[in-house]
Amino acid sequence: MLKLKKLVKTYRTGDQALKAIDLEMPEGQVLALIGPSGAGKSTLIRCINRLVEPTSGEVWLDDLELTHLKASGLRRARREMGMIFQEYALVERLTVMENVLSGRLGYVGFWRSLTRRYPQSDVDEAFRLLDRVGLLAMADKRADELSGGQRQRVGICRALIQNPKLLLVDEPTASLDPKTSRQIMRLICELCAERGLAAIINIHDVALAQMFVQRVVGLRFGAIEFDGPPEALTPDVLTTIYGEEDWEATIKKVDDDGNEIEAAE
Ligand SMILES: Nc1ncnc2c1ncn2[C@@H]1O[C@H](COP(=O)(O)OP(=O)(O)OP(=O)(O)O)[C@@H](O)[C@H]1O
Repeated sequence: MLKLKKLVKTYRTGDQALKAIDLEMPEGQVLALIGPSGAGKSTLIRCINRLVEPTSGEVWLDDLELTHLKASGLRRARREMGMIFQEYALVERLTVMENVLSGRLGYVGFWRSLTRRYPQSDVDEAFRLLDRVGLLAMADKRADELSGGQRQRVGICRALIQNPKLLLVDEPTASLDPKTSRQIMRLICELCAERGLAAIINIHDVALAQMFVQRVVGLRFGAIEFDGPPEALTPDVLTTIYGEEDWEATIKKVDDDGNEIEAAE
């Protein structure tokens, strides 16, 4: 479904953020991208939908290669890739409903997008999604009246209303408390499972990644150091990715109330 071939990003500063990344993901797989600060996680996610232009290499979404698409082709391809951001990227003065519907902007025509008039089918779908994430009663609230967790739920609905094949998720829980973080990760993973949707989730919290995803990719200095199931993330592997630390504490698992329930080997 997604295939990266020898993907390289060298910024103008000379920073080589990605060094020939090869990665393949099947449909419906949820993958966590971990690694130390500066490893290239955000760059990798952003090179896929070309918010950052790759220096070389290929990005295949099914049978479409994205790196050479011109503006209109790229706009069409981006409909297939929903993005969820750390800081939510909502329009503060708009309502929850308007923010969700803005996920349809890639589909409606230019004039419609200016007046923000959406087809009834989009409005119906927005209500369904808000109901699914527990925000139906908040549809008319302004985005700036919401808590962080509620904002992220709006961000999730906005990404899903695009009806994407792939979710690109950039540190979705970095601004949230631990309990809300787990709820948001669980919600994202449940929604992916319900919809057969693939996702790449850039996440700092290793324990959280281990709890919810099927596959973990560890980046270090712009290269893949680890690619495997969460249970294979041993302290030794974590040391390879992050350097020396006491990993036993980090990979302890906790439940929704913050109680430790199981320690990884
Ligand atoms: N716009 C930019 N211009 C120049 N260098 C950049 C730019 N963005 C990122 N970099 C560099 O590219 C490398 C990878 O950065 P990136 O933000 O992708 O890492 P990351 O793993 O997402 O880090 P973090 O977890 O701290 O967000 C770093 O060395 C960073 O300094």
